[in-house]
Amino acid sequence: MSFALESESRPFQVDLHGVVDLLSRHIYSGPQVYLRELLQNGRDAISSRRELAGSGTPGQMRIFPVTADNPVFRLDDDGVGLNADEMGQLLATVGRSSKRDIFDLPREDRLGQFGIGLLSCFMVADEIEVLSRKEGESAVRWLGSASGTFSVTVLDGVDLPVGTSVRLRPRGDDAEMCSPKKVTELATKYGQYLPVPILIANDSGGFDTINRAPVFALTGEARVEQRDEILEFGTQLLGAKPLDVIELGGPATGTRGTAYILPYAPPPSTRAANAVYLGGMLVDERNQDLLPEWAFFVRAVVDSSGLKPTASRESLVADEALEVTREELGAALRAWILRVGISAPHKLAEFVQIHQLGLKSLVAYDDELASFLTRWLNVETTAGRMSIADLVARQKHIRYTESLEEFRQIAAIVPAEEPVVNGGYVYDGEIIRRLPFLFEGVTLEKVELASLLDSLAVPALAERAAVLVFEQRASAVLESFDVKVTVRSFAPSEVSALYLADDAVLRGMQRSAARRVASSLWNDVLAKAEKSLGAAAELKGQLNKATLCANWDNPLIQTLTQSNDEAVFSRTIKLLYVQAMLAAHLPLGVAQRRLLSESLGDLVHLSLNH
Ligand SMILES: Nc1ncnc2c1ncn2[C@@H]1O[C@H](COP(=O)(O)OP(=O)(O)OP(=O)(O)O)[C@@H](O)[C@H]1O
Repeated sequence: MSFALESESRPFQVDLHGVVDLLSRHIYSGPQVYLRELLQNGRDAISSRRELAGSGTPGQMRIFPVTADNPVFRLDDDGVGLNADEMGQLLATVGRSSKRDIFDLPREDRLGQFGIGLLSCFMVADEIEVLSRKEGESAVRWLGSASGTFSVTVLDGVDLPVGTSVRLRPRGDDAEMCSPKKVTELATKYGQYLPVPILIANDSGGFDTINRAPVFALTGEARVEQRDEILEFGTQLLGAKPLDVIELGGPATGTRGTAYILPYAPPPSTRAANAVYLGGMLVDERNQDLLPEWAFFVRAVVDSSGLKPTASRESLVADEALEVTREELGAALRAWILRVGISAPHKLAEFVQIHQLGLKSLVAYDDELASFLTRWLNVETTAGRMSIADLVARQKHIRYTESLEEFRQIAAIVPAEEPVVNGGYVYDGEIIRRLPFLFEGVTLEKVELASLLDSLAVPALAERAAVLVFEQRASAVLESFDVKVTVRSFAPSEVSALYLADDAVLRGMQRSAARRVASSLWNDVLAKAEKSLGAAAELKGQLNKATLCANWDNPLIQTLTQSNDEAVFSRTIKLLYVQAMLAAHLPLGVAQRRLLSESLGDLVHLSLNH
C-alpha cells in the first residue's frame, strides 16, 4: 500500500522566478522599492551589531549609484554581517527572516519581518551579489539569480570590513533607477529620518548625506526647544504657514508626531493624506487610516514603533493597534479644539471660519463630532452671524426658517431680541434640527411665511374701510405683476412693506416670465407644467399670489392713503414693491428693473412739475 508514502509531509517547492514576478507585479508598487528594502536591511544589520557591541558602535550606509564609469550599484553597511551558513539559510530561503523573536513575532526594533525584501532587487537586476563578513569570521560571497539558483563562496584570505555589501548590475531599462539622481531622490524619500547616516557617493569622489532630524516626532523639552523647526517643517509640508501645530501621541503603539492645521480649506474631493514612518522609514505618504475620517483639516506626520506594515510596506495593517492609535490621535485633535476654544477663542474662530463648510458637513451627520464641535460653528440669524454657543446661551427656544428665501423675506420684521436662524444654507438646517439633542432645554420652531402673515395684526376695526380701499387701489397697480397687496400692522414701523412669496409662487412667476420670452414650442410645455403644478398646489389650497404686505403703522403708507393723486399713488406703490423685493434679496426681473427706473423718473418729473 502506498498510503504511508502519500501521507509523508514534504516542504512546498518554490519557483523563484514566479515569486519574483509576484513581488514585482502584485506586492510592491514598483521597482523603486529595491532601495527602500536595501536601506532597511542595512539599518537592521547596524541595529543588530549595536546590540552585540554596544549602542555607541558607529555604523553607516554608503551608496554608490550607477554612473558612466561605474555600471554596478552598491550599498555597503557597517552592520552585523552574515556568515556562510546564515547566507544559505536567510538570503536564499523565501520567507525566512532573522527579525522575528522567539515567539515568531516581528521585533519592534527591526524594520523587516517578512523575509522577502531582498528579492525586490530582482526588479532592477537579474543577479544579486552579497559580500559579507561577520566579526571574527571569514568573508563570504552569495550570488543569487532571478532564475532561482544561488551559490555561496567562502572568500578565505580576503580582507573585508565587518558588514555587508550588496551589488546589482541593473538591466538596461532599470539603470535609471540606480542613477545618482534617482538614488538620492529615493533614499531621501524613504530613509531621510533613519537614525543611521546614509552617504551617497558624489562625482567629486566624496559623499553627500541625506539625513534629517525627524523634528515632527520630538516630545517633551526637545519639542519645546525646537518649536520653530517644527513649525518650519509644517510650512514646507503645506506650502503655507499652518494655522496651528498639534502634538500627536499614541502611547499604545509608540506613535509620535505632529498634526498641522491647514490654513486653507482643502478642496472637497481631496482625501486625507498623512505621512507614516515606521522606525524612521517611510511607509505611506498619503495614509487615510491613521486619523479619524473627520480630521480633514489637518495633515499629520508620525513615526511609530508599534504599528504594523503590510508585506508591501506601503500601507498599515488595519488591526486593533491601528484602531487604538487612531482613537488616541483623534483625542489629541479633539483636545486641541476644546483647549483653543478656551485659551484662544480668536484662533478657534479663525479655524472654524476656514473649515466651516467641511466641519458643518461632518457635524450634520456625525454624532461624536457634533457633541464637541457644534457650539463653535456659526449660523446666520436676523441679529447677525453668531456662534451656536452664543445662540443657545441667549435663547432656548430657537426659531428658524427652512429656506433662504423665507429667511430674507421675514428678516426685516423679526424683533432683535428673538432672532430667527437661517436654516437655508447647506447643512445648516440639519445642524439646527439637531440642537435639541445636543443642548439641554433647547426647543425648535420652524417659521413659515404663510403662518407669519397670519400672525401679523390686522388693523383696528375702525380703520377697516380705509384699509380695504388702500388694498384695492394698490392691488390694481400691481395686478400685471401677479402681486396682491394686503395691509397689516407690525413692528418696526420704519418697514413700509414686506414682499412675501413662497417657493411655489416664485417658481411660477419665473416660469411665466420665461414664457413671455420663450418660443412657441416651449410655451406649450411651460404652460402645461404650470397648469399641472398649479392644479396640485391649488388642491392643497396653497397657491397664493405673491403678497406685498403694507405696514399700516408706517408713516409713508399713512401719507399714501391720503393721496388722491393716482399718478403719485401708483408710482409709489411700484417703488415700494421693488424696494421690498430688494430687501428680501430677491433678484429683480427685466420688468421690475424697468418699473424701478420708470417710477423713479416719473416721480422726479412730478416733483419738478409741482
Ligand atoms: N545587509 C544585511 N546584513 C545582514 N543580514 C542581512 C542583510 N540583508 C539581509 N539580511 C538577512 O537576510 C534576511 C532576509 O532578508 P530580507 O530582506 O529578504 O527580509 P527581511 O528584511 O527579514 O524582511 P522583509 O521582507 O520584511 O524586508 C534578513 O532577515 C537578515 O537576517
